[in-house]
Amino acid sequence: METTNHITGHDLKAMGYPPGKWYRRALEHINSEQLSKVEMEAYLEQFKLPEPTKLFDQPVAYSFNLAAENDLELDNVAKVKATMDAVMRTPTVLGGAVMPDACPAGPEGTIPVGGVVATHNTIHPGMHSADICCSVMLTDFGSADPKAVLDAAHASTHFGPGGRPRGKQFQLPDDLLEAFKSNEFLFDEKSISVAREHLGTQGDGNHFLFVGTSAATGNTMMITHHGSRGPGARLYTKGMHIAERFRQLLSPETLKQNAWIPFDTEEGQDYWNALQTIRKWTKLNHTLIHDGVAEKLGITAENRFWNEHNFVFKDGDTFYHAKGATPLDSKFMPDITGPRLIPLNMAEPVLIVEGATTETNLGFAPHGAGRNMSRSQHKRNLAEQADETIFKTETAGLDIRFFSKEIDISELPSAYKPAATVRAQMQQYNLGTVLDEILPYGCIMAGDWQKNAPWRNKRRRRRG
Ligand SMILES: Nc1nc2c(ncn2[C@@H]2O[C@H](COP(=O)(O)O)[C@@H](O)[C@H]2O)c(=O)[nH]1
Ligand SMILES: [Mn+2]
Repeated sequence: METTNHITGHDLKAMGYPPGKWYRRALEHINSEQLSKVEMEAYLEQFKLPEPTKLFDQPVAYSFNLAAENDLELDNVAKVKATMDAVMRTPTVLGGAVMPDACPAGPEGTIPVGGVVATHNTIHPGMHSADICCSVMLTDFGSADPKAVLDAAHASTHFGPGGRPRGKQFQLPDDLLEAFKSNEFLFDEKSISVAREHLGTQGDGNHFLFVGTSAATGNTMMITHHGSRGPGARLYTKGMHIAERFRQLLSPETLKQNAWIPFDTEEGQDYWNALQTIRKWTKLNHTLIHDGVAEKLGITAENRFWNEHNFVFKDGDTFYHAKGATPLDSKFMPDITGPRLIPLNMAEPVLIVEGATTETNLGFAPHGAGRNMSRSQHKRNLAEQADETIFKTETAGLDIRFFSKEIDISELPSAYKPAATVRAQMQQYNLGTVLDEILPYGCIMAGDWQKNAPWRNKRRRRRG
């Protein structure tokens, strides 16, 4: 039988096999077993690519748990529908749902915030959002004074760009360090150094630290909201890059933002494991901030729970991509710690909810109030008034602090949809039951840190 000479990657490429991580394993097998030409061709069959998969002609049916209550919302609803219709033509899609806080999050065909998309055996990085594992954690501080909790939190948390300064950093635990080092997507030096520097930080935008009192018990509760910071952002970029390579081979018609990584590939397994490591890192990121406050106050937490709202959840071969949706069904959370949390805005209660899968919710609830307009549109709408005036009006009676000491108008309550609308639609569409409400005392956010960013000040100085 005719045996092959030493086969290289160039040979496989010349035979029409697209390069991938499987090359190394296949070449090792072909050369060590000295396969004949016929044997090699038979062995390589398994790596043949299927015909490119086309988009579905029509969107897969999905549940639309959102209704417009005024003209502004009519426009938002139309945009959400148009973008979700395009997403649902992606050839891997099995089903979907739109939540009452939905709003567009990119060009048409991008999963909206408040969207859930279920796919068959594929992970779509663009559908779990760039802020992987953005999540909320609550600690019950019992009878602690809310102001004391907010003061302690203000002194120990970190908002804004980048990480903690040297000397104020937390230690990355050995098991997490090992998990980073042993994963293809996470092992690089930069990912590990940001994993260290960004521990115990909350970032910017609408991430917050909220203190309030339980309507049910009167206890003081602290809630943090943030995601996976630098390590997650780096994983997202790499995931999108690998997904794009698969898109070009498997389904060039699929929109770039909906590209996927097949789960049953080395890349798919590595990406899935990387997501789980980032989830652990993010949970620890919250935990360190909460423990820091408890330690500063010298008190023990009475209860603590958390949930992510930007993530991919696996149930058998089905992958549920949630971009701004709260997992209600316990099957989604291997380490379930309690009910789920839905924040609305700094002047409204944070809802504590529970619920189950229904025909129309796919096992999810909204994750917030959402926006009816962009941040910049909101700023333009209020341009007539001074920031301080708007701030005073919208936060009367609350202790609202911006870490950078600069007000961010686009994070005030008026930037979000009316909480009452979202709550009414949660009821209307059977999206969870409210168990308790954490009435607002105060809140810390990053604020407009860019106003005094070093490069802005430099430019100002240069202009004189
Ligand atoms: N309690 C507070 N809730 C807030 C605040 N700022 C925003 N929000 C709500 O959180 C969700 C989460 O948004 P995400 O898409 O970034 O995860 C958002 O829809 C708002 O309803 C706040 O300061 N306090
Ligand atoms: Mn979030």
